[in-house]
Amino acid sequence: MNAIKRVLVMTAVAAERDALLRGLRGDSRFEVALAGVGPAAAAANTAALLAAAPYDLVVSAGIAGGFAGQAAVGELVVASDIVAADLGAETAEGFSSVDELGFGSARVTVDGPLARRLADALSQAGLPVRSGSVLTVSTVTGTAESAARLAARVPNAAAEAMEGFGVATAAALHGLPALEIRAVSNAVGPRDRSSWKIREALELLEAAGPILVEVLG
Ligand SMILES: O=C(O)c1cccc(C(=O)CC[C@H]2O[C@@H](n3cnc4c(=O)[nH]cnc43)[C@H](O)[C@@H]2O)c1
Repeated sequence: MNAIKRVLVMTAVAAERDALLRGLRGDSRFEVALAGVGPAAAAANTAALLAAAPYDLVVSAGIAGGFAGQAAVGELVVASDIVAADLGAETAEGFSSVDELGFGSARVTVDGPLARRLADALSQAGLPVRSGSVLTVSTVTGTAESAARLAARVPNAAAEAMEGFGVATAAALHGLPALEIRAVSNAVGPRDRSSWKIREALELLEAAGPILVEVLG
């Protein structure tokens, strides 16, 4: 594996960025920048930063929804792959992904060995961590029916967020490996924003910071 000298970490919002910055404790090999919310903003902002400076690895990070039975509120998820779960077409037979339609791919692979090392190190540090597909959606799932549909579409789905596919696509276009790490703040399903454990998820993200330095830095 090539040495990782510079890591670009993209978060959707400032609260996520600040949590990671606290956890990374000023390590100069990491830059943490704002992606904006959603895959389009994330791809555009990541691509702009990658065009301006050299990096060896790109990480999408933040809070996320967790799929029932896969990732609970208060757990971390390290993506085994990143799937744009709503990129495709509705047909009379159901959803067809862009892969099935022949228009490209809705899946970006992560750096598998690095993702596994990160998950192992987080676990050894005593942090609750799962591995699985992290879905990128443009609309936060808000019903049990939609959650079940997504879980059936991507059987290994552990979490859903809104930026990973954009961040990882920009990284891939620059020939760079990508990772995604999420702290689960809410369950994927019926919308109840008041129940989101955002503060706890941000604390978990911060706690993951020193492990990111240990494994990636
Ligand atoms: O209100 C706050 O204090 C606050 C602090 C940090 C983050 C937020 C967000 O709303 C972040 C939005 C961001 O979170 C991801 N996310 C979280 N849960 C889900 C979900 O169930 N489905 C999809 N995305 C989710 C997503 O990446 C958003 O961009 C607020």
